[in-house]
Amino acid sequence: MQLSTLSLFPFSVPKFLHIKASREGESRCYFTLNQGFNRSNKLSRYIVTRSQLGGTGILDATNSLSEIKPSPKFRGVCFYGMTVMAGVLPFGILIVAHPLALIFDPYKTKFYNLIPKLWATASIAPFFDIELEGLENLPPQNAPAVYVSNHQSIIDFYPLLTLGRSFKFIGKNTVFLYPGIGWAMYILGMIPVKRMDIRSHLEAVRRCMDLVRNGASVFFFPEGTRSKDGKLGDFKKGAFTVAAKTGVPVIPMTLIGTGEIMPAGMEHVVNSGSVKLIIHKPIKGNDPEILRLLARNTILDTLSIEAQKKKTALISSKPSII
Ligand SMILES: CCCCCCCCCCCCCCCC(=O)OC[C@@H](O)COP(=O)(O)O
Repeated sequence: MQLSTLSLFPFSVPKFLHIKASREGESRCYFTLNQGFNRSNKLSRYIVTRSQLGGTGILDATNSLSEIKPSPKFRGVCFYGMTVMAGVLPFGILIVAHPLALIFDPYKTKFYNLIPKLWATASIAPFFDIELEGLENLPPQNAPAVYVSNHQSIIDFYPLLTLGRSFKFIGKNTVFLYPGIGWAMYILGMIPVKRMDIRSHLEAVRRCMDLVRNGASVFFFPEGTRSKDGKLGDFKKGAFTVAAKTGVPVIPMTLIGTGEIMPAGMEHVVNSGSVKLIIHKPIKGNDPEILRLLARNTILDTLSIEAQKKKTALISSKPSII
């Protein structure tokens, strides 16, 4: 029988930081109608714990002990703590550099690639891995483009920022009021949009076209809101109007896994899991409707292929009783 490893950390840590259970032994607990649990020796407490936590039960009592996983709520608290701590220095740099950026880089295409990347990487690295696919489809750093992706979670922008591109996100106007992150978005020249306000939408499209014509890249979540059930919503036109009118490519991206890690409406938890970010081939054209359909179909097809792959992997990983 193997010793168990009890991890006190909310995330993967090197093996040497794990605490080993100090005893090993066989199950000595048994249950009788008259006596309830009999404790035959001092080891029993440990053994009951193993049986409950490892989920090993009687059938597979010879299995190695499972790791104790910290609760998603605890991981959530650690995640927010981490992202705030990791943000202090970058936020200070943003504030100090802001006057210089206003003079030398008004469209903020050069100064700010690295800061969001470092912050996002430090924030999520202890909690989940990101698998990147299609990096070769990314246009060169200084080539303006309209990026779009599906939206499932408020953590979606972290994997996107790890790409190190100075995306100008189009965000809900209320997000710009959040302390720290909202103010950073304002400093980074991101674009607020007021829901159900056509004037604000037109103004956002005008500002995006201005940015793109001056070498910046914009990022839309064209569903306009997070998917609550994992299904891809309808795409709004704004992103594709910007691309069609300015002649820059649309780069569709598919994000997989963020919705399971922090589902919409459950912003206090960080479940374990991993994220996959797929960057698709650029789409070009001057008809916004065609761009919209092509981008949505690309993401929709990819989501269904990935869901199928996951299902197949789950089925083949299930132990069968012979
Ligand atoms: C602190 C130093 C940090 C430096 C880098 C900061 C970069 C921050 C980039 C943040 C990008 C945020 C994009 C938000 C887009 C947005 O606004 O999405 C809205 C949805 O989610 C919520 O809508 P809903 O699902 O309807 O509630």
